Amino acid sequence: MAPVAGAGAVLAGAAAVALLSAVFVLYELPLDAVLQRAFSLHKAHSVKNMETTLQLVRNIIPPLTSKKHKGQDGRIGIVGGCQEYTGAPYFAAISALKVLLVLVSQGADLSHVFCTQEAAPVIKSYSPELIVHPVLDRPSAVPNVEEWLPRLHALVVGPGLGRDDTLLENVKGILEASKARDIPIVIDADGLWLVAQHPALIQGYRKAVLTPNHVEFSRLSEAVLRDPVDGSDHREAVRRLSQALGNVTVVQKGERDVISDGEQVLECAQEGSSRRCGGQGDLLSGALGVLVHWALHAGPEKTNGSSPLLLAAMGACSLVRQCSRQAFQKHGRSTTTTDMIAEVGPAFRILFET
Ligand SMILES: NC(=O)C1=CN([C@@H]2O[C@H](COP(=O)(O)OP(=O)(O)OC[C@H]3O[C@@H](n4cnc5c(N)ncnc54)[C@H](OP(=O)(O)O)[C@@H]3O)[C@@H](O)[C@H]2O)[C@@H](O)CC1
Ligand SMILES: Nc1ncnc2c1ncn2[C@@H]1O[C@H](COP(=O)(O)OP(=O)(O)OP(=O)(O)O)[C@@H](O)[C@H]1O
Ligand SMILES: [Mg+2]
Repeated sequence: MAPVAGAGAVLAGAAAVALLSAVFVLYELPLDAVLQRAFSLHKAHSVKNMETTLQLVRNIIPPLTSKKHKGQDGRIGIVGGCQEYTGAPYFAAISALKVLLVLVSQGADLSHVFCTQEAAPVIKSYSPELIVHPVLDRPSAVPNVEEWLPRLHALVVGPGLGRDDTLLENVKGILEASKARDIPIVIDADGLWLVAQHPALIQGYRKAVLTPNHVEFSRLSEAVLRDPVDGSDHREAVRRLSQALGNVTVVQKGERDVISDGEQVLECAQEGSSRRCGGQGDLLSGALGVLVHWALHAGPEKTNGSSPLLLAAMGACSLVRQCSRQAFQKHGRSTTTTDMIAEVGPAFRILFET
């Protein structure tokens, strides 16, 4: 029996090592260095390996109790949605709602969309569960959104916003008002376009997370660092951008997601799928809005000295990639972002409730 048990232990060890190397790579260290960091050095402020990272992410998730009322675990606002783009703000808002619904039984009033008047009925028609405010192209847009800020726990700015100057001017005002209230802000898509034009908008705001794709990352880096991106070293490029922006957390999406707060650099290589359908990034920004709120709300005893925003980013990236994997297993090449949304609940359970 002993050799069988020994073989089992070896297999289990090999599986753990394979999993570690496949899923999270810290600083692209060789695996033995990662393991050494993970199990020997115990650096207080670094997220060490997959299991500890996922455990810390699990720690920030509020407990499920029947005593909760709706909105207690998060009410998220999405700023975006114009004549051309109605899908993106819907994807962000519904993914935030689905993540929140993992914890509460009632979904009303948890996910708000602030969009233009033309986009509002379209977005509303996708889902009766979203609260839609047709205010973004009004002269009173900033005070109209400001009225809601005391009730919102995080904002996601940019999905489907477009690049109309009047809208972008209003969004500048919304960003300033949100910062003044210390509200966490996830910035994606056209919100990143705005930040590339005016980096001072979020410079040094430690409750901001930027989620650029490949193109958006290059645009931002060139605007902020004023030199072309070094494509050979993604980790250093992301760290430099974050640092130049005053340690704003940056999540560069890609084959692996590279995440940095200007000090630490983490990578999420959770298995996803090779299917790239429009809207997956919007799903990430919506889910991240919720996780950022949870992580900041959890307090240092739950995050064990790790940056809450890095944990939130790692959690949201893992979740979206797991959704992509599960949807692809069912639908193959015909997978759409809507198929991924259906996987949010099951993927959340697999990753965070085990
Ligand atoms: N259903 C909806 O409503 C959706 C609406 N959306 C909304 O659309 C708006 C504009 O967003 P955006 O991403 O198209 O912006 P932008 O910077 O102009 O990039 C366009 C250029 O970049 C390229 N390109 C893109 N990604 C790349 C990559 N990874 N690697 C390499 N190249 C890449 C791309 O090349 P192409 O694929 O077209 O050949 C093109 O040239 C924004 O509001 C967003 O939220 C989306 O959220 C999707 C769902
Ligand atoms: N090559 C890849 N392999 C696996 N997963 C990827 C790959 N590229 C991106 N992803 C994942 O897809 C998600 C969205 O990233 P993507 O780069 O498609 O964003 P995006 O271009 O902003 O999407 P959107 O179409 O919503 O604007 C992220 O969670 C990322 O981890
Ligand atoms: Mg995008």
